[in-house]
Parts: sequence; structure tokens; C-alpha cells
Amino acid sequence: MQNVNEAPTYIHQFDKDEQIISTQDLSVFYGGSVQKLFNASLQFKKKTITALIGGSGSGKSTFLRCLNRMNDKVARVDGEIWYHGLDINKNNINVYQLRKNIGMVFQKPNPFPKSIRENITYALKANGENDKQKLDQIVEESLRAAALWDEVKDKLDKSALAMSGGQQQRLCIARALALKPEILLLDEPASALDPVSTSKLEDTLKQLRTDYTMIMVTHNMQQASRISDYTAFFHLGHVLEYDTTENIFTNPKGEITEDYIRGSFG
Ligand SMILES: Nc1ncnc2c1ncn2[C@@H]1O[C@H](COP(=O)(O)OP(=O)(O)OP(=O)(O)O)[C@@H](O)[C@H]1O
Repeated sequence: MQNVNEAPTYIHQFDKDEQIISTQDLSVFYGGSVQKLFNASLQFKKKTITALIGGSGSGKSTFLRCLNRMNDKVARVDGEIWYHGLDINKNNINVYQLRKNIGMVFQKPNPFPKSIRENITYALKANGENDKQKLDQIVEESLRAAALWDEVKDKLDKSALAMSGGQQQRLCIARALALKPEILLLDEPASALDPVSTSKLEDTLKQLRTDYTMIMVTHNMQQASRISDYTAFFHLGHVLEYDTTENIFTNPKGEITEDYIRGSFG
């Protein structure tokens, strides 16, 4: 196999007005000096789904977490992250506000131990929204957008913990959507779900693409090829290839990408 430092890279570029967020020479160091992400420069297109793929420990989650400053207390992050003309990797950014615009959904569903309704309204109330009619409206809109409304509309005041894992994950998406984000970061959102729930989640994500930009880490190659528009391949902390999903899966440019795709598509 080719050495990662000698491997050619291919990184797809978008026009400025197509981009919603981009990184420039993003590097991450754990424990002060152990570098695990190397100069990642990627642009993400508005209202698309991008899959981040690659072997275990290749830096996918490390990269994803930079995009809404989740690595702040964990690692040193060098480089730039451009969002609406601002470098959001600078210290003077309001991280709380940023995370409203760039929401995150984690691997394991993590609803609050509260009712379905309160899961959606919690952050809104904390932000000072107390108008019951408005809150009810956002609850319905968010649950509809996450394709959960029909399943839960009669039990909004029941505990979220009584829902299935798949429903809990769609509730976590609804909870993020209630804050009206532009971007959703998803870190292996279906890895704890059964095939039926996974398929529902994928349908939900495909529908959300009309209004939101999604960047998703996945180990599941079929999933990446089914729902993503673009795919970035990570290897040992380097992004070796970033292209349309079709090109990555049918005509990868690099030997390492090809070996990984061939080996993982089982
Ligand atoms: N908090 C941390 N402290 C120290 N090292 C870390 C930390 N988080 C991740 N790493 C290391 O950084 C490297 C990249 O990890 P990361 O979780 O980003 O990879 P990944 O591609 O998402 O892997 P996986 O698919 O297994 O989740 C790994 O070597 C990992 O051990």
C-alpha cells in the first residue's frame, strides 16, 4: 500500500457562493503535541449531505467536532474554519450561539430524561421563549421535520426515554432543529439503530436536505452511497480524497481510497 505522505490527494472545490462552511489547513493536536488531523482544507456545499468515511481512528470525528468547537477543551485546533465570513476557530466567537447554528447529533441517542415536548422546548425556554403557542408550534414543526410527529403527537407529555432507540434519535434531530440551525453535524447517527430505524433515519435525513446542510461520519459504506452527495475519505488523519459520492464509490482516484472502498463494501 502507498505511503500516506506520498499519496496524491484530490479535493473537490466549490464556488464561494455554493459553500456554507469551509476549513483551511485544519490540524488537531491532542495532549498538546500529538497530531491526529493534518491540514484538512475542505469546503462544504449548502443543502447537501457529505459523508466522512475512513478507517477507525482516521480522524473523522476529530474533524467533525472542530466544526462547532466541540474540541475546545479537549485538543488544540490550528487553522481556519470559515462560516458566514467569520473564522469561527478564533477565540472571540460566541460558542453557544455557534452551536445553535451548527447543531450536533451523536452516535448514541441522548434525549433528556424529560417528556418528548420538554426535550424540544428546553433550550428554547432557556433562551427566554415562554409563549406557549409559539412553543407548541415549534414542537410540531420540529417533530414533523424529523418525521416523528405522526408517531408521537398523542404522547408529547410522555417520557422520551420510553421511545424506541430510532425514535429517540429522531427526537434528538428534532431537538437540534428546534433551534433553527443551518448545519447538522451527525456522528454515526445510525450506528446504534436496527435496520428499520436506520432506514427511517436515512429517509428523514434525505428530506432535511431541502433546508439543511448535513455532514455525517459513517462507517456504513452502503449508507454513505445511499444518502450522501459528497464523500470525504480520511486516512491516518489526512483527507486523501473528497469528491462526489458517485466518483468516490465508482471511480476513486487514489489507490488507498480504492482499497478501502473495496474492502469495506461488504
Ligand atoms: N480526546 C482524545 N484524546 C486523545 N486522543 C484522541 C481523543 N479523541 C480521539 N483521539 C485520537 O485521535 C485519533 C482520531 O480519532 P477519531 O475519533 O477522530 O477517529 P475516527 O476516524 O472518528 O474513528 P472511529 O471511526 O473509530 O470513531 C485516534 O488515534 C484517537 O485515538
